[in-house]
This record gives sequence, structure tokens and C-alpha cells, in this order.
Amino acid sequence: MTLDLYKFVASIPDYPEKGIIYRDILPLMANGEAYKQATDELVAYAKDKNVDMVVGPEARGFIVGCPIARELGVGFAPARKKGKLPREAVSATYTLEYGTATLQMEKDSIKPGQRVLVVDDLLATGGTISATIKMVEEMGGVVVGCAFLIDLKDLHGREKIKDYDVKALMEF
Ligand SMILES: O=P(O)(O)OC[C@H]1O[C@H](OP(=O)(O)OP(=O)(O)O)[C@H](O)[C@@H]1O
Ligand SMILES: Nc1ncnc2[nH]cnc12
Repeated sequence: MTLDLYKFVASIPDYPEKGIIYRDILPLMANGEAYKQATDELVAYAKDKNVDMVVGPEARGFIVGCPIARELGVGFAPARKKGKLPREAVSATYTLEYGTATLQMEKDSIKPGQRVLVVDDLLATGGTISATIKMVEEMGGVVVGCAFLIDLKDLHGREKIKDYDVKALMEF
């Protein structure tokens, strides 16, 4: 039986935080059926893209990206918050709805020419995903798709990644 993921997420309260409408996705991850279905649907999106690597930003991008990489039978390279990586790293700084942040990836975590699927739980302003894409491309990776559970449409993140193939399971 398939779950209505839209209904599931819509039933999670969104609550005002730091002046924004914060959409909490963790209850979906915490529900085995919903988590499996959501990640399976993103695997289906990626299946014919000949993906070599999945990349996801810390922290919720790991939760969504890792099961997808495993199911595709490819590796996962994390984009970590600044200061966590022991080896030489590439960096990208971006603006969030609330403040600025820097992400880093290990310098050789993507090899030139590798086909990369970039994954996150949620697309808001698009800053996080754009920074992630920038690092992948700096290493010579080819971004073949961007996959999200949720696109917060009013924040127009898609405009920042309009040159890429984008899949979001739900829009709010
Ligand atoms: O499109 P944007 O405006 O960049 O926002 C989306 C990002 O914000 C959230 O992560 P957050 O930075 O809150 O970190 P977390 O996953 O560690 O909670 C979310 O998981 C996305 O990565
Ligand atoms: N509005 C929002 N809700 C949940 N996570 C977010 N990350 C960035 N913006 C967010």
C-alpha cells in the first residue's frame, strides 16, 4: 500500500520560528513506511541518470541522501558544516533564511567527470544546494539532478538552480 506523503507531511504542524514558517520533516524520517517510500521515490527519479555519486549537505541531507546512495549502489560524499573535515577541503559560503554558513567537502571526494546527484530534505532559498553544487563542480563533477522531499515554493529556491534537473516530491 502506498502512503499519501503529501497528507503525511501536511499533518505535521509547521510552526513559526525565527520569524519563518519552519517545516519540520523529522517526523517523516521517523516513520519507517514514509521514510522508505520517500527515499524510494527519489531513487526512482535517479535510476536512469547513471549516477556515480550522491552528495548531500549536513545534516538532513545525510538522512535523505545515504539511503538513496545505498539503493543506487554508489558512494555518498557529505558536504559538511565548516571545520569538521580533517583533510584539505573545498568551501562555499552561502546565505540562509537565517544568517550565513559555510559548507566544505573533502577536496578529492568527487572525481572529474563523475555524475553527481545532489540531495537534500528541503529546498528553501536554494543557498545550501547552490553552495553544494558549486563545490561539486569545482572538483569537476557533473550535476545530473537535484532531489528534494520538499520545495518551499514561496522562497523561490528553484530560480537559483534553474539550469539543473530538479525533482521535489512535495511543494508547500
Ligand atoms: O534552501 P536553503 O534556504 O539553503 O535552506 C535549506 C536547507 O536548510 C536546512 O538545513 P539547515 O541549514 O537548517 O541545517 P540542518 O540540516 O543541519 O538542520 C535544510 O535541511 C536544507 O539543507
Ligand atoms: N523554512 C524551513 N523549514 C525547515 N527547514 C528549513 N531550512 C531552511 N528553511 C527551512
